Amino acid sequence: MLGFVRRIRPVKRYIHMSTLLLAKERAIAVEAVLRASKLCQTVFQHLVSAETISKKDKSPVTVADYGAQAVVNSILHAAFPNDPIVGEEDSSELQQNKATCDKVVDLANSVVDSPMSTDEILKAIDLGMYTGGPKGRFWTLDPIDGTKGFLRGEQFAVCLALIVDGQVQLGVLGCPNLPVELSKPDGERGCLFTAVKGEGAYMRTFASTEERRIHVSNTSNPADALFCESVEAGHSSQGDAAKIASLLGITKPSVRMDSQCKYGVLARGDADIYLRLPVSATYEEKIWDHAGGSLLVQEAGGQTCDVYGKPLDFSLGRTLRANKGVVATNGKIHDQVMEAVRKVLAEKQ
Ligand SMILES: Nc1ncnc2c1ncn2[C@@H]1O[C@H](COP(=O)(O)O)[C@@H](O)[C@H]1OP(=O)(O)O
Ligand SMILES: [Mg+2]
Ligand SMILES: [Mg+2]
Ligand SMILES: [Mg+2]
Repeated sequence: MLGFVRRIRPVKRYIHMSTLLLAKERAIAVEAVLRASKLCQTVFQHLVSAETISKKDKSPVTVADYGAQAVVNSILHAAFPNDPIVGEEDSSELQQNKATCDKVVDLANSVVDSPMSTDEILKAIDLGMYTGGPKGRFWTLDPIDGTKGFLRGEQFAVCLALIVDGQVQLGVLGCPNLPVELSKPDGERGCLFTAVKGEGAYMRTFASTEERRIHVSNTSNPADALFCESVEAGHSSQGDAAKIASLLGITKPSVRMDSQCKYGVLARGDADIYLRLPVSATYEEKIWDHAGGSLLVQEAGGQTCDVYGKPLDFSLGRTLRANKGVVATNGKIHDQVMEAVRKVLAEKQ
């Protein structure tokens, strides 16, 4: 029994009034994601420098990854002590590096109500070692999704989802650098997306607790569609995406963005298609990279599946091992997009 988490005071609730299902889970998840997002912003302001980026030094993001996982896991565990967590990180490497560990402890303690010891923080991180699977309920966490975007000062997300009997029931994405209006990149930033299965998708800014319901776009002619893709060529085959765009008659250049922020942008109607096309035969997508985002798009009226049209299967452990890649659309052009995906993949056989 981890006694330390009892010392964390109950968190403030920000519940959308119409939410009946999973109201406590939603409120706790939102609070945990906001606190972890704050930690990431602090790390960026204090630890990321031009030198870090030029030397490709990943240590700031490492500190933020561990710190954010400690914060989210400890808040979840205090509220739901019986819920297991599938988290991306574990503490084994951190335990070998005292200097990094000390930074993680200071950072995590700067955003929780009651300070935790080093040992408590390491234990909180390792609450994330659950294997997942088909039965019961568990959380899945990506403390920083889009580590490269984080280091560039661009897009990253803190991603948390609740899975019950293999189905994603709740997703919360904190996107600290995402412009509230994509067309105003110099305007307000910081968006929090929330979806509960069957209850729609919502967005609020970091600065306000007011939520608004969001919907995917109405684009019904595939030629008018706007693609949203990874920045990293190694995460999705950009050559195949270009061929699919050409088959669909799309001429607009893609919006390139790191992390699950892409799902948020699609869910609020700023883009029409998000493709993650396999680059290797062996890579298995991780459940924490897609659970919250895929529910968000579905609840906003869109559709998600893998490149073969199979539903994403979150019941098989830590990865989506029965799936290859991801296709997410506004729904209205899903069939045409899937036809183009099939053609392009068939040409490669
Ligand atoms: N080889 C890979 N193929 C696909 N995704 C990957 C690969 N390596 C890491 N990722 C994960 O892809 C996500 C971001 O990719 P993108 O920005 O292209 O959508 C992150 O979850 C990243 O991990 P991480 O969470 O550690 O950043
Ligand atoms: Mg990730
Ligand atoms: Mg990550
Ligand atoms: Mg990672």
